Amino acid sequence: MFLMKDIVRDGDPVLRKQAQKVKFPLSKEDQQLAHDLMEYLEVSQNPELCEKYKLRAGVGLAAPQVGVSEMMASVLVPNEDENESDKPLFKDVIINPVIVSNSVQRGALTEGEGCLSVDKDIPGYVPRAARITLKYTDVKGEDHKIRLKNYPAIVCQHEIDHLHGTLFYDHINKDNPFAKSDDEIFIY
Ligand SMILES: O=CN(O)CCNC(=O)c1cccc(Cl)c1Cl
Ligand code: NI
Repeated sequence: MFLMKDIVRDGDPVLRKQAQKVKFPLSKEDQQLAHDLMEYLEVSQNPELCEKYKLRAGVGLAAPQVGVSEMMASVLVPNEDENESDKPLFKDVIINPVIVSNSVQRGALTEGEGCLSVDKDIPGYVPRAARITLKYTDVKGEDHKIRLKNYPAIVCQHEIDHLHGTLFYDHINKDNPFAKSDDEIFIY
């Protein structure tokens, strides 16, 4: 199981590298990595376990963040209104993901973004595509082509950025971190 000590922090070159494509069939190591990347999210989103293991909660985790420069990331976006379905908005390990198209319309989270690999809070809007069409392969080797919007779309873009050596604050407007263009939507 990954703990905070296993998370690579900003400054380590692995976070700025282009990760390598993952080969199929998955090696035993890659199968274990996929499992561990998702397990971290599940544990971190459980209040008791998160506290017990002193984790920072996350909705995504990319392989370079644990020092593995491969194109693999876990995404677990919970359904906020628990009373409704307990089914997450999006849950999968995305392997060799490619954003095949994105909306002209941009979107950002009103509260900005955070990253396990960046210890300090960096305020500001992180402008991203409001909607994306994502192609990826899952751990079973099945290919997917899905359309995402709002929070799941934002999180997948944050994770795919990691696979290309980009960190969320690279997108924040230096002059005015909270600059907003009129056609940008804001996701709560
Ligand atoms: O790369 C993944 N992490 O660094 C895990 C910690 N950050 C988050 O869970 C997080 C928080 C806010 C907005 C986004 Cl988009 C994300 Cl992803
Ligand atoms: Ni991150």
